[in-house]
Amino acid sequence: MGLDVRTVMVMFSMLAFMFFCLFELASLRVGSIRGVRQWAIANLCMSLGFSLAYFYGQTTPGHQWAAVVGLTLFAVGTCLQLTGILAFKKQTIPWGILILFVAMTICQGIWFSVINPDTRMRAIVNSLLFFSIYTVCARALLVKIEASQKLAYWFTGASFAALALLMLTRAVLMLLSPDAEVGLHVNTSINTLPFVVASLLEFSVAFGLLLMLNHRLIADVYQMASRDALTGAMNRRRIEEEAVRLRARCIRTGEPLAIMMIDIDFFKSINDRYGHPAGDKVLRAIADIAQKSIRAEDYFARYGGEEFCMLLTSTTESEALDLAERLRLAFAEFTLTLGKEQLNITVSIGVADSSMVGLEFADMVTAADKALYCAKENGRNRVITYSSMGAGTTF
Ligand SMILES: Nc1nc2c(ncn2[C@@H]2O[C@H](COP(=O)(O)OP(=O)(O)OP(=O)(O)O)[C@@H](O)[C@H]2O)c(=O)[nH]1
Repeated sequence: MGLDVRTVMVMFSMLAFMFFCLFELASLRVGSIRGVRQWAIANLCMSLGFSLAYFYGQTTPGHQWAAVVGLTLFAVGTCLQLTGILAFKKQTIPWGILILFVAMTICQGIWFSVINPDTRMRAIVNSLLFFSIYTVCARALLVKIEASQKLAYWFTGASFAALALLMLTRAVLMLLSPDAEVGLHVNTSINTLPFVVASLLEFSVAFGLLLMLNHRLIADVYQMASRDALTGAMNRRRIEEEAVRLRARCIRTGEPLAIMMIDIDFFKSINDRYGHPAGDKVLRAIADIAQKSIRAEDYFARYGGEEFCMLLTSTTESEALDLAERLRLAFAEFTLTLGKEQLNITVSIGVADSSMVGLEFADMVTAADKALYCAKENGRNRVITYSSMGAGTTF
């Protein structure tokens, strides 16, 4: 290969340093996302590792130590990438394995570079050590991943898997060609090509980690934009989006869709008597009970103020009425402790389904709201269905 390896090393060192700066700057603005700082320091270690590899093989005294320290920096950098990935995924870090890996890298580096110099054996053992750590990194990225960020995880995981495969191939090739001259600066395919490809894959990993960060931030922003901060339930915007999707599904399958509007009774007086924080506590408790009562395929949202909305898939009005009654009783039986006082809450619920009002979300809300208003008018703490309001009800 006609490449000047030392020039390539200087370029890679500078590139890794730029990634260090990039991750360092990103870490300042990522809030509670963990792991980014580790990725920054990992790139700094690699940048220094590339710089030291530059000196290896030169006539300067002690150049063999450059290989030991350079390699150790690469090992530490890779471990930091892994700890960053695990912290990013909120998983526990296997410190024992990482310490063992770095210790083995240092020991074999000293043995094959300083005490008993054997470039070929060093290259084989290094390749096998890095094969194992890259495999652990790939595994950490390819299992138990968040669906919304799959692509970024796969990209980074595939880069690590390619690195592992490259290291294994390199070790096997070197074992099979005992006569080949081995050395970081020996300009033959068996030496230069794996080095250049591995370095490029390292940058592919860095791009992948940035992509993961980007996807996580987008997912967090989407989560914030679609959830109610107080109760954690979906917000109105999100349930309106889901309703459009459900409408298309129901048109396709012919399944009914039911809606429930739930409103806390005399909520203003709870706020007035116990204060807003107590009112917030009531809202959270109501949302909690409701969330636990629905199926995974149903949708529950805080529609506004003290009003909640439920969309129940493949459910008729009479089936929704059963659930609404169960919910009403659950709320009535629930007691909230506020200091020394016990507070009982009741709700009024309006129920409707698509068979009478169609699948337009706005029309379904209007119908359920009318039933809810009727429940309030009739004394509260009750469920009224839209169909029970009589044929005279205009829609
Ligand atoms: N604590 C708290 N109160 C809220 C929040 N959003 C709206 N509210 C209050 O909810 C109350 C709604 O009162 P009303 O619409 O008069 O309803 P109500 O007192 O429940 O009366 P009925 O619905 O007729 O039984 C108002 O006092 C709002 O200030 C919130 O996020 N937290």
